[in-house]
Amino acid sequence: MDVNSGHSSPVMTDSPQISNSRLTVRQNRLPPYSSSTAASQNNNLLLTVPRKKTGIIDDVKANAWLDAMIASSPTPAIVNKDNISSDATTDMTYHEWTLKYPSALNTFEKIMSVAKGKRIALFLDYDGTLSPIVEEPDAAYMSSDMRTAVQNVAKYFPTAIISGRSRAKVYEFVGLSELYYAGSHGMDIMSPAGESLNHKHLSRTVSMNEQVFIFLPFCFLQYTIRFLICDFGKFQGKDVNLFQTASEFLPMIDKVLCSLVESTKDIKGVKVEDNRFCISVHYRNVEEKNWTLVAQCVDDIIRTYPKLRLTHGRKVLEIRPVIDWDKGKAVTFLLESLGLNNCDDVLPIYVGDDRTDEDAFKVLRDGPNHGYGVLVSAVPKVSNAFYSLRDPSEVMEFMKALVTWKRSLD
Ligand SMILES: O=P(O)(O)OC[C@H]1O[C@H](O[C@H]2O[C@H](CO)[C@@H](O)[C@H](O)[C@H]2O)[C@H](O)[C@@H](O)[C@@H]1O
Repeated sequence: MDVNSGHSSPVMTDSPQISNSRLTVRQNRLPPYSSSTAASQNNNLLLTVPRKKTGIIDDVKANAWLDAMIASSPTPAIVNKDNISSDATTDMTYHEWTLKYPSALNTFEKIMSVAKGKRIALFLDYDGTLSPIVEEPDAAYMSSDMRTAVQNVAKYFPTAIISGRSRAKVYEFVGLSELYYAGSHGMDIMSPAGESLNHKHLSRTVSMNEQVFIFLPFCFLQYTIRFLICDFGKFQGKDVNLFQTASEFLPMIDKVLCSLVESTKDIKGVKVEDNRFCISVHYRNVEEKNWTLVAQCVDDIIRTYPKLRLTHGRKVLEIRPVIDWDKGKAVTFLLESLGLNNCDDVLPIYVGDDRTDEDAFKVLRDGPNHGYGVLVSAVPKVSNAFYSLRDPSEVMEFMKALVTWKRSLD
């Protein structure tokens, strides 16, 4: 059975709205996106949010908007046609889905038979991959066991964390200086301390003190302090390289961030997160009846910024620059920097759980740097990935298995 083809299939798709046109690309207000990223547009779901029409929110668009918001972070339980949640049905559906996206643990031997004689490069998403999804974004800590697993795997394979969060924040969570980090959906890339990014597009070298992240409730204060502490001293006496594709957008992002904080301050549960080159507006803790209000606030602000676009993550609206850059581009950049691009003896593996990770899965599936995307999901979803893992604990097992395999070769 092709679990992705049936209309009645419980398989989640990240772009049902595209196929039935209920959510549309913001063609009127945004410049055309590069054709090379047309597929990533689909994956990222550019949204048309409900607009006020003579002071009344458009019901049709509002309903579509709510559908998208509700679908943005499915719970593992799948409801069967009688609307009764059934573990057996859920297990069977998941099992059928894994025929198309096999478990990377169950097929580990097969993956390693391909990896034999090749150099593995590992790319890891953070939220939902290394840490479980939690209500409070600032509390998405990874366990110390997970940290150890990442640390061990990085001893054997070049390893990068690629996240929608700010690079500084994800570094603060992971805390391993030997890794590559790509924050803001790949728009802010940093080499490990003491190593360089050997790439023709390299921008500048800065000291590790720029990694210090101080959370302050008032964004203007946060930014003032960030610039004051920038470039003071060194971290373990070592410099790091940075590659930032969207620096010119920073003043605009700062302005929009302040406006969003102000305009949503009266909506209980909203959290506006500063991801440096992007902004996340979280509605996970907002009462569902107020979700349209959140959408309205966001749209009222970004409608005046044609150089920004809106994408949809797990109970989060993400505002980012309209540039031809995403996690897939970041993977390609890192492979080039590492001298691992277009090599037959390299096997890149990318593990992630979110829509933005699909750009990276696609690059590894279709691009010259052939590799494997591994989707982390407890529910069936349509994906560009080759393999699947159920949750972060399986991601940890997978990394341990990689280490054991590598040690067995030595
Ligand atoms: O690319 P990622 O590392 O997966 O980051 C994507 C977003 O992750 C975070 O939000 C998500 O995780 C939170 C903590 O579990 C959860 O509360 C939220 O509902 C999720 O959307 C992060 O806070 C965002 O800024 C990232 O864009």
